[in-house]
Amino acid sequence: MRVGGCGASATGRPPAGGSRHLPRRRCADRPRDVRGEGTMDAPTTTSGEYDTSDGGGWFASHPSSSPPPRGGDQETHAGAPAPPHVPERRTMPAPGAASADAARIRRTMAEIGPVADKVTSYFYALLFVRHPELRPLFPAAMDVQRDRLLKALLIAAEHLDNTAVLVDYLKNLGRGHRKYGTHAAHYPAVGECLIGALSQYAADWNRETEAAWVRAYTTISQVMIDAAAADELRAPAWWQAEVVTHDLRTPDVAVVTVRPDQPYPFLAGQYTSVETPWWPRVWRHYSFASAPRADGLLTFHVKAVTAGWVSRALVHRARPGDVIRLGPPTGSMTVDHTTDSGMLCLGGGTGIAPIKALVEDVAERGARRQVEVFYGARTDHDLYDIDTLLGLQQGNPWLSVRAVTDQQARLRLPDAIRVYGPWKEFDAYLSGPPGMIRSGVHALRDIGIPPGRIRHDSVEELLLAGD
Ligand SMILES: NC(=O)C1=CN([C@@H]2O[C@H](COP(=O)(O)OP(=O)(O)OC[C@H]3O[C@@H](n4cnc5c(N)ncnc54)[C@H](OP(=O)(O)O)[C@@H]3O)[C@@H](O)[C@H]2O)C=CC1
Repeated sequence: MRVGGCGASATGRPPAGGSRHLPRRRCADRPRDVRGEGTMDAPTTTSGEYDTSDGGGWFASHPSSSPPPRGGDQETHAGAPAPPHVPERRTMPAPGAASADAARIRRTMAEIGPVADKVTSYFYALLFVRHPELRPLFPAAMDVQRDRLLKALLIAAEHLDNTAVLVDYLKNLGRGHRKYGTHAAHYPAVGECLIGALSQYAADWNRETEAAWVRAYTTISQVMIDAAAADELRAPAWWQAEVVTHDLRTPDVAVVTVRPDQPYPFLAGQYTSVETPWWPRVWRHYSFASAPRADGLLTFHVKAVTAGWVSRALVHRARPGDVIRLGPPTGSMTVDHTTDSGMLCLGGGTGIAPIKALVEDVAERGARRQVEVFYGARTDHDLYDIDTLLGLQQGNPWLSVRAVTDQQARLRLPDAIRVYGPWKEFDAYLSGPPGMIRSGVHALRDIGIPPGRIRHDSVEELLLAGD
């Protein structure tokens, strides 16, 4: 069980055909990529929902088939609270009990909020002192990792009473943890240390609170363990993939194509996690930039972010022949082929990657639907994939691509859609920086698209999951 990671334009010319550059204003206060890597890192969801990701596992229990290792691992170290007893297996608590537990857990989360950094540091200290054998599962530098625990906790606490959302989230966490080398036997250690850390910092920690956490921990971790076990029967924990082409489109954006060592099934619009040989155990999320291809190759768009480890390595260091690792595909920003509603797609920066995959997907089905793409970037030079999109547009009359780049004008990407439309009957897809998604959702709702028809990488996850 990974807490955090283990236990939690280059054209400069106007677009052709029906395309059009829209004016827009530069804005100095762009929110920074909260994930620190400029990568897509979010589950995809309809507007307002959480979805799943491998933002970090935390609750731990053990498989029903093997008892938790307690023995020597239970030893209390200096300053560390005695580990709580984690029951062997639990079924879901009765609804009333679940609500009471949820209230207690939310109270704990509120109490530790102001000292979240301390709680996480204490948690990892406990974990690595009590269970040094787990240290190799985590990256050498724990900076990003540290944040993931509390973030994952917040997501789960938020949805404690919403079984369907929580179970989906946890199943995906469980599956996603396989690539870290997480085993069912790791979960109890993590759970004990988590509760140890919470009890140290929560203002109002008592037997009931601890019991509530243990119950939640046991139940939730079981979902993760079971999901991982089921996944083991049908998919590898990770894929090796060799870089076959590396195309530097701008000084900091590369289009990287890889060949997985075995078939890699996924859907257009999904994303995966990537680990490079230069930063072991540090995983970052990227969307597939193409629909599934007959030759099995996968393509990613990577922007090197200042101080980004993985993104910089992928852009500036990776070359054909290098081998990276891929986690399982995830995300649900996929095309609903049961309808022929029009699709309104907003892609900002490298967020255009999954949008391009969606367009290809529609094209492969022999589209009977209108697809309208708005591609936003800071400057013309940042529209690194406009040629591909315009090429698609040329061969497909149902597709319209508009670039939004004029730095002098007053419109930003989400505002640009207001100039066109009407969009009421369209399904909307957004992909790009969190701020763009937020203002995009706002604009789309404003023009009458119901939340259930707006899909995007969850902003909450962008903010919470971190990678
Ligand atoms: N690589 C991948 O596979 C994927 C990446 N992503 C995410 O996409 C993002 C791409 O970053 P990058 O290429 O640097 O993009 P940029 O920061 O250059 O922004 C791209 C576009 O989005 C607009 N935008 C940014 N913030 C806002 C906002 N708050 N409101 C309205 N418009 C906004 C920009 O307008 P302006 O210049 O006016 O700010 C610009 O038009 C990253 O956050 C990445 O995580 C998402 C999915 C997949």
